[in-house]
Amino acid sequence: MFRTPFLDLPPMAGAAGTVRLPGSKSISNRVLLLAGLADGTTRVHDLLASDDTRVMLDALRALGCGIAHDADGTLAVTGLGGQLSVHEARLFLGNAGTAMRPLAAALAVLATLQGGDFELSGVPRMHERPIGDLVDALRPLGCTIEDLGTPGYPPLRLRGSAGDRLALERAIRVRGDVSSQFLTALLLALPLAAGERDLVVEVDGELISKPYVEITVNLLARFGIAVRRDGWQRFTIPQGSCYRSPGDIHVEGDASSASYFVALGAIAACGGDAVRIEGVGSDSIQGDIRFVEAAQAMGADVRTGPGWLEVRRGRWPLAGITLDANHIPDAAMTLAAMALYAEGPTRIEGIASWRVKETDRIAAMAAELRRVGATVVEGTDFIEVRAPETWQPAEIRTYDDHRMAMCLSLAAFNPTVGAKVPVRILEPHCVAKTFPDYFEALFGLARAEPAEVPVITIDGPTASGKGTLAAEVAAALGYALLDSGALYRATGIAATWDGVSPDDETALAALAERLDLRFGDGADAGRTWLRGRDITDELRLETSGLMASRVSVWPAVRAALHALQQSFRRAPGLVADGRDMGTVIFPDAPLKVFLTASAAQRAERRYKQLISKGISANIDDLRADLEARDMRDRSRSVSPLKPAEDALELDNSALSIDDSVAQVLDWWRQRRPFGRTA
Ligand SMILES: O=C(O)C1=C[C@@H](OP(=O)(O)O)[C@@H](O)[C@H](O)C1
Ligand SMILES: C=C(OP(=O)(O)O)C(=O)O
Repeated sequence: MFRTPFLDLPPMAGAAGTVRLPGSKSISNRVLLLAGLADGTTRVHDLLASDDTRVMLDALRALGCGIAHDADGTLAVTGLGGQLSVHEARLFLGNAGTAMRPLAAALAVLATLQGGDFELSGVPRMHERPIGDLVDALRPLGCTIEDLGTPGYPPLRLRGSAGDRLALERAIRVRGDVSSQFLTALLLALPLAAGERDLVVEVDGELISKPYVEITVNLLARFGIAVRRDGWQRFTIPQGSCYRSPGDIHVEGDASSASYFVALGAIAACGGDAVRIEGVGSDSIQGDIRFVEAAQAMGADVRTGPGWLEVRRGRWPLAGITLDANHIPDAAMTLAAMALYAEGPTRIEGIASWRVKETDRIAAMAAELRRVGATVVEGTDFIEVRAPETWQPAEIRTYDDHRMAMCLSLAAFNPTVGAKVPVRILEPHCVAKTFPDYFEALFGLARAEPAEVPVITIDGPTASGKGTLAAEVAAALGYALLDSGALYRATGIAATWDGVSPDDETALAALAERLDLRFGDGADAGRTWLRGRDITDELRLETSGLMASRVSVWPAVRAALHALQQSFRRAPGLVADGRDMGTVIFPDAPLKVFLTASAAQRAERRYKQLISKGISANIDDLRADLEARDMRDRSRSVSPLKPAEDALELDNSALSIDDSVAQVLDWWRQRRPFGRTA
């Protein structure tokens, strides 16, 4: 996940490849709650790991459920069997509607029947998301529910004394026109009280987001509860219902998350390319799968089968449509982003609920689409979007709404309509709500012209601190890192292993050509493998540095590593450190830094580094080695160490690492079209 304050997406021209979706949020949180209420252990496969499921899991744990991660990635939930073991808890539920609403109903019922005192709260936005209709449905049953903040909104306190009774004789009425989650919450919770009679829930007003209630009914059936449904108005939970664990249960991929990749295929998979989406398909139980029909109406070419979708560009440009999207409230946001590439307006209606979700999504979408140049009209329950005439490099606010970040990322594919502007996504980590690795998945499919992918080069002599500086700058921007010195060092190590002389240019070049080197990412970031062997520590040895300096004088070796180094230039961007990054490998880099420090300073830093690793060293010898190496690097005939003509020099002899990083980031900001951020 990108934890940077902003993420710059370069203009990207195409997309192809396969993405495996994370699990469905709606299914994950329902399954977790049902497993937590059932008797016995439920093994949940492919559960979504994200903020929304984390808060649900934390809550279940606090309530006494057993939660165990198995080695094969499944999660084993041992439920309460309908009996509270913990009667008091304060539960923080973030901004997860699928945790707040169902847990409120379940704990209100349990506290009334078995006694308890529970407080449910969330992030500030959660305290602005309505829950009054659910509270109004539960209070007439005898549940004691206190508003701890604004009436009708969380936080809530749910209380009861053991032996309180629930008034279940009459039908339970709930409004369904603000959120379907209130009805879902009742259906999930009421089996706890259906021992002696059928329980009837009646919906007041037109139910919105109906397919989500279908997911609820479907999953209740998997846990042994056969809800009878009369239209969308009346639901009956049969007498004697009780949750029975299915033992094992699979979570399908998230259909709302699929929408970004369906859109991506429709916009950018052309010329024989396709975007293949795995984890959700024609057999999905999620209503958002019907986003596919809307995307097809706009021009997407979609094939589908059980558990997969394959999307290509069909009609181009896309065609604007008018659609009542009440049945696909989440995925419909993606249509607003597709509208950036459509001929004619796209009007999405029936979406009043957007205003009470993670943010006011109608207002947010209108404001941010306008920023890239679109013309947008908004109403209480609709949005109408026309494609930009002129695209603007935009800094997109995301309002702590995962879907704003994911939708607006699609604006970076503007080269498909002849523009070439980057898009800056602020606070990209908001995707953690449902899809923490969204941007990694996007970059895995996106194709950008290498020239469009920004590179910052940091060249300089040995021990100038360029490795540390490059790593920090890359981390601050979310860019990849190329430690080009490691390629030469690894070539030197391979030569030592194979007994190849550092003077044998041809044999060394052949080694470099076939260098089987892998840099770790994610949890393995910073580790390096050569021919499958971990050489992370070996790379840092002085002997490896000296070997690197010797093998790198050979033109054939440098040529062999040229293409390999350039292949690191991938979206969203690259920070490359070495000796000829700005002069030879990335001569078009938009920012080149030449880092220097006095030989005395560098020798001292290297000395401290070695001593801290328990390696003995002599500072005078180190300085002499450094100077010899500088001389060799500067005077070699191929790619000698020298600043590129357009490089900015940074002498860090008297600067802290933070100062150097701040200086480079400042130079970088001055070169980006968005100006200054944070
Ligand atoms: O029940 C569910 O899993 C959901 C229902 C929908 O909410 P509304 O019913 O409030 O529209 C949807 O927007 C939300 O992301 C998930
Ligand atoms: C509305 C959403 O979330 P929640 O489950 O919190 O309602 C969403 O994921 O778009």
